[in-house]
Amino acid sequence: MNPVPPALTPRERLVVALDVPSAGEALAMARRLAGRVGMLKVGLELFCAEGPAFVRELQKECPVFLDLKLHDIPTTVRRALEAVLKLDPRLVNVHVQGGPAMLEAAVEAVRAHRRAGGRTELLAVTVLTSLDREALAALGHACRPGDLALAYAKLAAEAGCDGVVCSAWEAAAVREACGEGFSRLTPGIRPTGAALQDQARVMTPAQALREGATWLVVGRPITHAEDPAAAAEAILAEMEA
Ligand SMILES: O=C(O)c1cc(=O)[nH]c(=O)n1[C@@H]1O[C@H](COP(=O)(O)O)[C@@H](O)[C@H]1O
Repeated sequence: MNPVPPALTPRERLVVALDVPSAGEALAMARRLAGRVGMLKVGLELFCAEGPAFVRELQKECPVFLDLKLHDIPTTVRRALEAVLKLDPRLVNVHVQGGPAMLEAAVEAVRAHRRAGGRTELLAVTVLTSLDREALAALGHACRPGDLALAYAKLAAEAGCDGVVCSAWEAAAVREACGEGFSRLTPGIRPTGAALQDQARVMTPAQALREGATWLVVGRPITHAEDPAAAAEAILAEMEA
């Protein structure tokens, strides 16, 4: 079982999703949020547009979660990870749906990187927070999202991942089943009254912390706000309360 990590401050727990199309916009947002967030998330949109050199630039501002959600055969995932681990991001992720052998290949790549002095942790995406029970049924899963997410979290823990991406609704059950040292990164965070947009399984920042989320991922409620720094401060205040 993973060791229990040191307690994080609310600021260290706040991860902002930089879902913007260009390096210029991302760096401007990073600078507006400086000192208010623990990590910045680079997803597919930004990484495909700007690539590794941009990630290095952003890492001068803040630790980076490289959210590429890899999902392929084991060798392809291992080799893709070996390529992006050269950036030594704080976090990377793969989809549990790639299966146990793919998860194990990803774990091998990340552990080899850490033996060489890297610090990256590997998270496995369980059930996307945009999916509800109806969407899962359409995909052939006749179960509640929370049950599937928990089963996937157990698979990820068995394979040796460092934690999972899940909705805050599942954080407590994952902690209970996989231990405190197995991290829970929870997107789908919405301050009270905020629009759900394309998210289905959402929680407020305060609720998510109470449920045992390690990190909270917040995108549009901060990046689309008129004053992103003030929106981040309001979320931090809610987390502190
Ligand atoms: O892996 C992720 O980060 C992720 C997993 C998931 O299940 N749901 C989810 O929303 N995300 C990401 O978290 C961010 C949420 O953004 P907002 O909905 O704007 O707060 C987006 O960048 C998503 O790609």
